[in-house]
Amino acid sequence: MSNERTPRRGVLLIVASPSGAGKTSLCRRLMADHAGLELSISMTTRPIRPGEVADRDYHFVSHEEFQRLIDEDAFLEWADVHGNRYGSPRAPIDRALAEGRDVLFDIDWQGARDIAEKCPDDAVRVFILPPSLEELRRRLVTRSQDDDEVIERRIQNAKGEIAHCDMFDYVFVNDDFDRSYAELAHIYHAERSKRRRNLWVAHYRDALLNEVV
Ligand SMILES: Nc1ncnc2c1ncn2[C@@H]1O[C@H](COP(=O)(O)OP(=O)(O)OP(=O)(O)O)[C@@H](O)[C@H]1O
Ligand SMILES: Nc1nc2c(ncn2[C@@H]2O[C@H](COP(=O)(O)O)[C@@H](O)[C@H]2O)c(=O)[nH]1
Repeated sequence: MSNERTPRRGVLLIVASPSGAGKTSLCRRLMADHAGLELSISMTTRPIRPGEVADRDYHFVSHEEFQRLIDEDAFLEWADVHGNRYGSPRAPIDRALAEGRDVLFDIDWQGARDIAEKCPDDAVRVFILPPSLEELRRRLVTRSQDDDEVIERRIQNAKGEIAHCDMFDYVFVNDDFDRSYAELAHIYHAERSKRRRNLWVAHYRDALLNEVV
């Protein structure tokens, strides 16, 4: 019997939350633990933060460049979030899907909605809730990457984002980080194992059924 486990359809794993709930931290750990998982690096018009690396954390572009990319239909989805524009470039995602690879998205609820509409068989939507809005504020302040006005705007927007959690496939509270990470990893592993993603199963089954014993 062959040990071949291809072809397969990749998972588009979308992780969304209000700003500060911890999705980027959880996504980074998932990436570190899963060599085959590819991060969708978004384009944004937001200014780069201290500690961020261009083309690793985001592709930072001007408003004009972002608009040009919209006009060229270069995004699978894009949205206005907290006063800036963010979008998921289409080409790397198409490439990954064609090769049966999995892609991770750290995006907002609008992007999750749009990708699920366009790729209903591939998208898996996970929403992360904060333990409380007070804790959300504490995390944003402790992160020390945004000024007070930006933090306030993000906290004010949090309720509007939390209100959309019903459209997600999985929802959990990021209270204890390790427990939350285990939950996210379990979701990813279970989704990877779904039979409809593993197109090789039919060939494998036939080989077993034809095996002479
Ligand atoms: N379970 C947790 N307990 C305490 N602190 C946490 C937990 N998870 C994440 N954090 C911290 O909270 C801060 C915000 O986390 P992170 O940047 O991952 O949030 P985010 O949801 O990605 O925010 P944004 O949408 O603005 O990118 C970080 O300083 C991170 O280390
Ligand atoms: N719809 C999209 N949302 C995105 C994308 N990339 C990031 N985001 C979300 O924006 C906010 C703010 O991010 P920050 O890095 O400025 O703190 C957060 O919710 C991100 O997940 C995208 O391509 N599309």
